[in-house]
Amino acid sequence: MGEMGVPDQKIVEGPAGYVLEDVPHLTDYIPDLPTFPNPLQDNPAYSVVKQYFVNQDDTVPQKIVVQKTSPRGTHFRRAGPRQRVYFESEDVHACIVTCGGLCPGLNTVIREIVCGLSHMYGVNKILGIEGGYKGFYACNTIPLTPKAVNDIHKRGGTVLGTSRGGHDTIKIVDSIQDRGINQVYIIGGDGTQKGASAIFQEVRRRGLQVAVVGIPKTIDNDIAVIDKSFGFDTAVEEAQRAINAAHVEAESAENGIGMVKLMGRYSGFIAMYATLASRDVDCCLIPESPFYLEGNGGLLEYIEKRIKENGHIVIVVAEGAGQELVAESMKQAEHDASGNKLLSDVGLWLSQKIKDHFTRKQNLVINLKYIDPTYMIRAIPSIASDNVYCTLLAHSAIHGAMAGYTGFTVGLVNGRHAYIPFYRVTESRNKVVITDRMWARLLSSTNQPSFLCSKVVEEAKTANGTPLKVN
Ligand SMILES: Nc1ncnc2c1ncn2[C@@H]1O[C@H](COP(=O)(O)OP(=O)(O)OP(=O)(O)O)[C@@H](O)[C@H]1O
Ligand SMILES: O=P(O)(O)OC[C@H]1O[C@](O)(CO)[C@@H](O)[C@@H]1O
Ligand SMILES: [Mg+2]
Repeated sequence: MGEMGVPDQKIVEGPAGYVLEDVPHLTDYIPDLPTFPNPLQDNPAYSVVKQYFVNQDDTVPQKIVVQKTSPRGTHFRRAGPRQRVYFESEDVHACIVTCGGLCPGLNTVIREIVCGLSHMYGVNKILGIEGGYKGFYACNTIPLTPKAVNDIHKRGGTVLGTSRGGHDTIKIVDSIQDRGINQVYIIGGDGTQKGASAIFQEVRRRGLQVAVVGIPKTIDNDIAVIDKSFGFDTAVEEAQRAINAAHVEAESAENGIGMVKLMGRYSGFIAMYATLASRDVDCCLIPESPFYLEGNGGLLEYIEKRIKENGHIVIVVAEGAGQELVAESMKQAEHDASGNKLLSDVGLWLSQKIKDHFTRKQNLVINLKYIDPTYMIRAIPSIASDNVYCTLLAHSAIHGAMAGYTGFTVGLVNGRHAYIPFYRVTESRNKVVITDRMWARLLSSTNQPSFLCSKVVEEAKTANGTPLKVN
């Protein structure tokens, strides 16, 4: 237990309020491990780079906007290759597993872990665990080589398969131990990172020289601390096609309403960025911003006004938006195998409510087209920029494991790759802050009502005495 009651907390304090939230290292529980020179020093591609190895003391600040008198604040260990490594290449037996929902770029990360381990560190024993966590004890494994994964980044999905549920820590670590695996690369979202943390704890309890590394994945972009998750840009790009179609349909019909439902269980980032990128959207509804239908300032009034002004309206709704309203008229949601709440279809519900409203208003006949591209935006290969991002994440993960770090997630923090303790990415979830400038930009681009009374806005701005947060 760490100082403040958080498991595995490794805090290093320095002058002027400097804090390093460090990640575990194999030597924390296996002292006197031998080290070896990093094979990259003899690699023709890397050996010419000046200062290729990361300085042992390099750290990345979590907050980069500071004032003259601010304390230096929280930092994370900088990712990258170290001069000395804790594994000899021929002794490494790595495995890769993908868990949770799909996300563009999964195959790229798998490819780059395999190719990175092989080309940078000369590792050739890499196992793919099929079907998510339960694959450790209930499914097949496949040997992964650079040749076998050469083209997989051009395909959506994950060549390893994935699943929800089935996390049995003891059975998983038994399987790791029985197979002689000593580097575990786990790609998945918040649930997966919690599972990875449990695996790390058990590995450490057994005193195994096994590095456990998480690579964060979620198109919802709701993982705490990191700048952005891989696949997010791809999803936003693909969402444009659905929004364009909704706009064309709405514009071409009399009193046309185009409605698009996008993913985003608890966080509306995809809907917000897709809306901002498109500029054709008149209203964006997200889980973080409650809305109401009827009466003054309500959604139905706005739709009517917009149709009268423009002849059509385009609405983007995140799947988690308005769930409390939907729950009033539909049956209670259930849970999936991982314990995540299954949501009611807000898009269908909203379409019906809008149709009912305009049926009652006999003077306005509407044409509503509902587009649900939910799985289309995540079941595609990643775009070029995400591919590069996936490559760097995979490399950061490999360098960290080779250097003996364990129990961490890799991620981009203020544009720099860093090693983040598991608990930091699982203890909270990133959400759109509706008093931030980004949401204000969206409101000003769509001209939609904020659905909040001025008193609520004022309270949100000054909550806990903190002024309006600026992005
Ligand atoms: N608290 C937890 N402890 C251990 N394992 C967990 C925990 N929560 C989830 N898991 C396991 O992690 C895996 C993935 O979890 P989940 O289905 O919630 O997806 P995720 O990783 O959050 O990804 P996403 O929600 O972005 O699709 C599942 O196999 C699940 O059993
Ligand atoms: O249908 P599945 O595979 O459970 O995934 C749906 C969920 O996965 C996510 O894409 C990621 O958490 C959510 O936006 C969505 O609710
Ligand atoms: Mg999740």
